Amino acid sequence: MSDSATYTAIVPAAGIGSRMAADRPKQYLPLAGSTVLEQTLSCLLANPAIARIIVATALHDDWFCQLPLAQHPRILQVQGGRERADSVLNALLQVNTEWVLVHDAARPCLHRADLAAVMAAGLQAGGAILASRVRDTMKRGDGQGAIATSVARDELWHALTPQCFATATLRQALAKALAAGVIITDEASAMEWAGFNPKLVEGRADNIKITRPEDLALAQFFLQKI
Ligand SMILES: Nc1ccn([C@@H]2O[C@H](COP(=O)(O)OP(=O)(O)OP(=O)(O)O)[C@@H](O)[C@H]2O)c(=O)n1
Ligand SMILES: C[C@](O)(CO)[C@H](O)COP(=O)(O)O
Repeated sequence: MSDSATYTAIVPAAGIGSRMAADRPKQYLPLAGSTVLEQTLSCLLANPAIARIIVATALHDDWFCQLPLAQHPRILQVQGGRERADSVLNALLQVNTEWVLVHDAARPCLHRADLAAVMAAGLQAGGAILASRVRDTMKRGDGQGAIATSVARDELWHALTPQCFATATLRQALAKALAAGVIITDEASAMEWAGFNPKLVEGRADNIKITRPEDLALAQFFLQKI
């Protein structure tokens, strides 16, 4: 990471966690003595090159304001949008640093070394994302519950977060892609659509996205190891 580069971190936290089937949005579930979101924010706050963290929350989110971190001077809350990409774009409009990284609220097990690595790699035109190589044999289904074909896995990666880019480039790429009706599930998708080739930074496979009920216990275990 360049000594002089300053970043803003965007944390999309406006989802409802439907796949988690919990009594609250999954980012507010208890984890390792605090909540999923607070664990995620703590890792970002520990990096001094991150000047500000912008957390995008849902319109009627009554949970965020109850967190002690909601009052942190480096944290700003903005309103999220219908989809994750809309939440990210809303937050991007508030970014005033040259570089920006986007990290899912639902990924609390991020290691500081991985964060630093993707921040350093992001300081180039196409940006960079944390990613982990696929380990299993990959199949494509035929839509009727059977295998259509096996997929070569030698260059297949799981896209993780953080994803790090030049702010102006990402803002323009994401706004244009959404305006064109492109389905954007991560920031790299918008940059690829705009013609860039973000770098792949191999990260830890335990940087999981808490998505389904069984993921919470796994995240608890991983956090005990950090
Ligand atoms: N409109 C949305 C949808 C999702 N997210 C955030 O994007 C991250 C990754 O999305 P995902 O894991 O899909 O979270 P949810 O959308 O909450 O989960 P689900 O699809 O199960 O409802 C999460 O931190 C989520 O809070 C967001 O900021 N705004
Ligand atoms: C951004 C992301 O974490 C990359 O893998 C993922 O796409 C977010 O989850 P979602 O369910 O697609 O919103």
